[in-house]
Amino acid sequence: MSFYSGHHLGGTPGLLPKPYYWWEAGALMGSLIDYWYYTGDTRWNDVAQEGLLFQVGPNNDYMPPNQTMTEGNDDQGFWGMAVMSAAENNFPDPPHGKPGWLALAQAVFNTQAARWEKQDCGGGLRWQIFPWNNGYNYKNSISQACFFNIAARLARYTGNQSYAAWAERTWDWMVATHLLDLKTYYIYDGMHVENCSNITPYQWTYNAGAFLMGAAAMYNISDAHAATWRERIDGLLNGSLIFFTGDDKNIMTEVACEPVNLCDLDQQSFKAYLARWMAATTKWAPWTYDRVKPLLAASAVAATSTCTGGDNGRMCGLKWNTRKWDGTTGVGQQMAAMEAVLANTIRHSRSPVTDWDGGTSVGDPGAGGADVGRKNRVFPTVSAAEKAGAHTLLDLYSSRFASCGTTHYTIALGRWLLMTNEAENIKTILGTNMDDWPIDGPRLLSTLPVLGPDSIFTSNGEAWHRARAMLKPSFVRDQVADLQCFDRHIKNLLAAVPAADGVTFDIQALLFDMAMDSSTDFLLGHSTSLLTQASPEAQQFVRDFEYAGRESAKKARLGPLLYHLPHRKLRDAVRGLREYVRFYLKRAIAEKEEAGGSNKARDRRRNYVFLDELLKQSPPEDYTVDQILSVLIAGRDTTATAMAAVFYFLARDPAAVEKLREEISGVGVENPTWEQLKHMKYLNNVIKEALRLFSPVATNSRTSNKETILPRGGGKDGSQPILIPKGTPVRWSSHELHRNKDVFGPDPDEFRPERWDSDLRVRPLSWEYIPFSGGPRICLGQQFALTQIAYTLFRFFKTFRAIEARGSGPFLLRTNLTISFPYGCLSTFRNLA
Ligand code: HEM
Repeated sequence: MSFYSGHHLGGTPGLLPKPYYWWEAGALMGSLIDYWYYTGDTRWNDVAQEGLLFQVGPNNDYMPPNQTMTEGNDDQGFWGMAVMSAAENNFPDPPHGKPGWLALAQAVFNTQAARWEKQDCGGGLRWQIFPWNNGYNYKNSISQACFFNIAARLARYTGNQSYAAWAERTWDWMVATHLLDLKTYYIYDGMHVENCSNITPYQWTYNAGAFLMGAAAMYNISDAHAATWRERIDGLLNGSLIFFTGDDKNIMTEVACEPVNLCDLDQQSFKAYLARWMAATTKWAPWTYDRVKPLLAASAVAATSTCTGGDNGRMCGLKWNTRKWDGTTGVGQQMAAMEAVLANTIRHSRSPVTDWDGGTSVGDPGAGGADVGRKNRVFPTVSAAEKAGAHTLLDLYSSRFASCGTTHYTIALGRWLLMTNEAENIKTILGTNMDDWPIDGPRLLSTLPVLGPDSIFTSNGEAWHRARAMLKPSFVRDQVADLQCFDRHIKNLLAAVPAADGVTFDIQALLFDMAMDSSTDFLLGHSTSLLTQASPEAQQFVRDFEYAGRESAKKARLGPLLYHLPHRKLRDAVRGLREYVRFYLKRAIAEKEEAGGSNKARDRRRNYVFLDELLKQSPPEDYTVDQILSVLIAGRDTTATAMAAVFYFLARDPAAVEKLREEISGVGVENPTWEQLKHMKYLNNVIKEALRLFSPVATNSRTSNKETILPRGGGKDGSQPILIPKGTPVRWSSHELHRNKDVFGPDPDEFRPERWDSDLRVRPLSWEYIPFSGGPRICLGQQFALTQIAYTLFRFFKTFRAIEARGSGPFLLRTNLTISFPYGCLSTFRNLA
């Protein structure tokens, strides 16, 4: 429970901290119920009850609005199975006025039964609930397994035959599709609806476990079909032996990922459920006890022999076969070891109850309410506290600039900080006297843990010159103008936008995925494919990337003193990130060697790969990893938020969309060239204007390395030069700079792309408009980003007629290294026809 913070001040009940997904918290609540059931110890009951009730959502069916952007049937199913256990074991009932455990399980069942869908693959549940989510076109066994498990147990608890009929239907469909192979009783991962016979062949412990327990419930209530279900239970037990390895083939193992060290965070917990459900099976199918118990006993002994790790020397590992701690820790490892041990005492535990046999849980056969059959999204409402927190930093800067002048001192993290908004000062810092103003302070601290001191993003002086000289040739125009790489990912993006006219979805989330897919493709020659089917390693990489970014930013805010406190999880995430990049680096080196030192082998398949280009200079391995990660950090979130900003403003300005579409149709092609994009005046004005109002790098800083002078901020009215002591951090805000009325006219807060045509007072705008910074350290990826944004817009408005804003929230920004919309960018598109 040291991983769980939902019961602490400021935590959210029923949520595990990121990067754990919501479903695993539901599985953890199930483990807390098991802990009480087996041991009688009530110490975690309140925590479990609070978590289970906090996450029910407005319709009491485990579809809380803040999870529905990613919620799958299996995610909802895990919460459903946890409350089913609560009902069966008479876990203390919820207080008066709250739904009963049984009613909650019925709500999950009702919403899922309404999603059974015959048109594709003849039935079954899709993995994802909502059409805009990745995985909506996938039908996976765990979604069916959860549904089957809940239906069978509801049939047993309530005696209602219609639940049993759904369980039968699910079983038959699994067999008909060969996801469940009746010869071996192996259960395979799933299939895409475009080709229902092309099965993804991975096998997971939790599929076997969920079907096994469901089949035992069916056996328990069957008279006429008892023999059939008994045969199925025996078959499933035989099939599940594949998960027991070691000399005596009796140690539970996640065979698809454990031996190759590729179990992601989700998969690290799966063994918990096989142990849990194998034990439960013995209550309803008692003859299985003699087969199950030796497996559970051997696995528990092996599991506990790994529990010597972590800071307290008691954390359990993942690979039980090693019989010693394998260096990994996590919620999954802890749950799995605990369930394996507890399961051994099943014989001494009570039998699950039913409605007529001691069960006290209150049901509601019609539960699920308005969510039954719903496929569109209910969006989170933004609370007053969240509103207050989200925009404060930039607002604070604005009000300080208004009240204290355009250059003023303030205190941040206990240190004096000079804030400036003067273009002349920014020019001096980034341009004229750049050598006096290295990157240091929070700007450096927020990237140092990930990139180390030698990357282009963290180095200064000679080291920076070396890194820039190495990277610059890879950004020459020919490469940037190659639109093939973007095109692949924009097609995936267009396919991921909900096909039905007018469905609300979060375009920002898709743009972040696309930016990661295209950046990794361009840099490594291998895309993360988040918009299509990301591999477990790619998913882990992205989780590590986001975790490392978030935690480094937090660390930087602690200030230099606390900065050096050890942070093991961050260190692990950084190691994961670097290993991922290193893998592709080694592959590129090997391919180059195979091709006799040239890049020809790869060049035939792809137009351009950044990594291949870098290798021409034969740089050291670690150094190359530093630079690749720098470019990824510099380019991914910035480009994604810039695109989200463009869509944000267009969704509120139909006239601009109309004008843009006119210009696009004037070009007369489907796939424009780089030159064609560059000549589209209005399109480029739209992008410039969005970057003005919503600069992804909204603020930035440098620190003086000697006593020096800035041209503005001194004297009575601040218009004179000012002496700057050595070691003074200076921060500027492009967010504020870009709203200067003297430069941008009297309406600086308005989105008005036309302003770039005629009525700007100052030209050129070199230091008044700096979304890509300026001077020798100006953004290296500027052309790359602008081209990608322009191409995306072009292709979007070739496909869609209009975009409309959804969600009534105010304009909120979250400020980190880059800024973003904390509540997404909710939109709906209108098709052309
Ligand atoms: C709209 C998108 C983007 C914006 C607004 C943006 C903005 C910026 C800014 C403000 C800086 C200066 C940071 C500092 O000096 O502290 C910067 C640096 C940098 N950017 Fe970008 N960027 C974008 C996209 C990209 C892309 C797509 C790439 C690469 C693929 C990239 C690569 C870099 C690199 C390598 C640097 C460091 C340059 C140096 O220190 O010499 N950027 N960017």
